[in-house]
Amino acid sequence: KRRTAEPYKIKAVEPLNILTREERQKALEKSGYNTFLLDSEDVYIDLLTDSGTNAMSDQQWGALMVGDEAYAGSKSWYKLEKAVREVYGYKYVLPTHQGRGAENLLSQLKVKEGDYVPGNMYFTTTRAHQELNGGTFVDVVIDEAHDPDVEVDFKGNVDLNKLKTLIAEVGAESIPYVCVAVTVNMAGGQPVSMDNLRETYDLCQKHGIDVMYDATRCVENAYFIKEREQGYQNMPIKDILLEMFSYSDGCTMSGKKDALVNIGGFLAMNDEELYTRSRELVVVYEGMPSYGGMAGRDMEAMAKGIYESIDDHYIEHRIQQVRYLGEQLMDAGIPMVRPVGGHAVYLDAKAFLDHLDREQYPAQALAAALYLDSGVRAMERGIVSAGRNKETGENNIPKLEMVRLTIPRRVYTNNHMDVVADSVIELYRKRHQIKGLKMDYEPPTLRFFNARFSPK
Ligand SMILES: Cc1ncc(COP(=O)(O)O)c(/C=N/[C@@H](Cc2ccccc2)C(=O)O)c1O
Repeated sequence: KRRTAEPYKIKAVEPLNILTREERQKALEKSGYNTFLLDSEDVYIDLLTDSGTNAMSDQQWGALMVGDEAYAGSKSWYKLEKAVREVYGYKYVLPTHQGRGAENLLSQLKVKEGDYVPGNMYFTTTRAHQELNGGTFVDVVIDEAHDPDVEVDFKGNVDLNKLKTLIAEVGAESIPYVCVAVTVNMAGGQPVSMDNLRETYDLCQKHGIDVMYDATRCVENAYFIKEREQGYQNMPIKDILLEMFSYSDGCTMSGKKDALVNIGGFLAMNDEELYTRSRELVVVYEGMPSYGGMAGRDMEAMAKGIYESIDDHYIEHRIQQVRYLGEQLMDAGIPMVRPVGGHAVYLDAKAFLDHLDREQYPAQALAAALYLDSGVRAMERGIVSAGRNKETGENNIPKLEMVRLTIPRRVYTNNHMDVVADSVIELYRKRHQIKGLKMDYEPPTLRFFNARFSPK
């Protein structure tokens, strides 16, 4: 099979800074062993997140110059609205500054005290907004999603029996919507199959319950359907995407991922009444319905990014690059979530550091060790990110204790992936020298962003 390369060439570069090990040790102590608190200039290869860190194209950079900064009725807004309608298929669109801007609006509009919001595994900001409005998140993802070693094609699927049981227990009137994430970030960037999307939608329609997608990485999800689901191999990504969205009533979207921009998002829906109410609320939190927390130039860039994201060559390379890193680690016997996800490789920190217990924060310790070893920044996706149960105050103990190596889109080459792989493999060889951590400062909400640790 002939080898392929990136479907783009480089026009501008950002020189990278490589600190010595001693300098990295100092940076680590200054950041309280929390990779979120490291300074970008102290990071060599930044795999913290694929959110807002993606490279824009020359078309997007060029579009900045024609951003219409009118306060109302911006031309740039109409371009963005058109792009969302064409690519996602929804009737109505509200711009927001990023995904959680849309989550805030949706939760305020649809979640009331005592409601239950089922979803295929939790996501931190999504659940936070549901809880802030008095809702309780209920996990309805298939059991396999919680097991790193189980290789399932569509690990993000909704378990319809869990959903039926919840509907029977609490009643459809207590379920404002089902949140279906495509893909499922906290399961390891795992996709949902078209069949499952269709079945979930049919079930919810029977009970008059809305299905709202978290569409943040929906194009990656479409690629997995093309690759793994019968009957989609020859379908262009844009058509798979439209069919996916036909099994939903609306979505929240963080443009900072699959829409290839550094800031931006939207809330979309087909229901006119919800649209009217969201237009009234958007002005309280995001600004006019024609800019929603973005400058005109941001909307120009996102409109272009949405069209670029559905290019079949682009998305194939994107998924293959993540897999390129994942397969090197798999071949080296590194414990990780399988199959490799769409946007990241997730190390199984519990298995990697099997000499540590959960209260020593294995994923946090491994992310810190990785930075110290090679200047690669990763993200803790384990007990620290899971936070505390809102009733009991006890630590949520998720089955998955992961370090996420998140690959930004169109930024790094496969040589960078090789450097990351070598560092992880070396760390695995010396894994029993990695010490656990204790938490010295715990913020009240979304603690992982600002918590501080020190070696235990
Ligand atoms: C599936 C899904 N749904 C919504 C959002 C919110 O979108 P936004 O408000 O950031 O635009 C995100 C953001 N995910 C980022 C950034 C992040 C956010 C919270 C904790 C850690 C990291 C990440 O996974 O790195 C997401 O992944």
